[in-house]
Amino acid sequence: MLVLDEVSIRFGGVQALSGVSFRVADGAIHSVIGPNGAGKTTLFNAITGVARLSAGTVSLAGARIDGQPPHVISRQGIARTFQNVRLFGSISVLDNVLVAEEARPGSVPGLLATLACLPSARRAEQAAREEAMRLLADVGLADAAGRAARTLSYGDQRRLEIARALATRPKLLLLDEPAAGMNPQEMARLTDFIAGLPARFGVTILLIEHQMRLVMGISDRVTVLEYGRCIVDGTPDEVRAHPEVLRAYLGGRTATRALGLEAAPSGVST
Ligand SMILES: Nc1ncnc2c1ncn2[C@@H]1O[C@H](COP(=O)(O)OP(=O)(O)OP(=O)(O)O)[C@@H](O)[C@H]1O
Repeated sequence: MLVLDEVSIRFGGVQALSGVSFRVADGAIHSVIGPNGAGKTTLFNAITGVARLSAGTVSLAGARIDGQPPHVISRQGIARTFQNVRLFGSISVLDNVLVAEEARPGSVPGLLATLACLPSARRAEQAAREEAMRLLADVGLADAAGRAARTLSYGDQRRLEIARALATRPKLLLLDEPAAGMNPQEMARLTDFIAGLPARFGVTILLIEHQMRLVMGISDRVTVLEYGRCIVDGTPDEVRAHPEVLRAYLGGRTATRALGLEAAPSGVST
């Protein structure tokens, strides 16, 4: 689904990514981990066209996407959530999803049809609402459809963000620290939710996450970055056992526990 080949990004004197290469298989959950400042968010910015590559290529489903502006890349089937919740807080949960549906290519009825309130425009609006409600039901938020988004719990806001991203019908969904700030119960629900996304929505997931229980529990593959370089790319078991990872990721005993080699107290993941 996604191929990064020798991707490098430089910000002035900072080499944020250096020759990063890996592949994300169609329908997989693929995680990117690494210490703070390793280049994870920059990697997402490279894929989505927000950051300009200084070298290398990015391909989605066999077609080069690097060098294109973000709105063009998003229309080719990439959606994204961010480290911080970015919802329209004062409008309803349903409207948050409808806005995202309208961003989808070919979803907006003709302007004249809308202005003239033609039946075709009303039908399109009705279909959009029904689809948005189905999506909210899928993510367990149907009962909250009429509530202002800001009144949802933090965990539900993050699920709404994912629902909104899914409303654009992406091939590839990039999730940037979706569990950030969650309590253990919210994180457990989120873990199950993300694990089910490829089968339910036919989407491929690329996930940045510091919560190692989540990463190791649901990923098909894990790429480890350090100082902008890919140091390991393998299955969760390969990554857990890799001495470079134990050395680089956090160091010593803390890493052993963070990477799930030793039982952590219930609900504690880093
Ligand atoms: N726009 C920018 N201008 C200059 N330097 C940047 C810019 N964006 C990122 N960097 C630098 O690039 C490096 C990688 O940053 P990035 O945010 O990608 O790391 P990260 O792995 O996502 O970190 P975190 O886990 O803290 O979110 C850091 O040294 C950061 O300071």
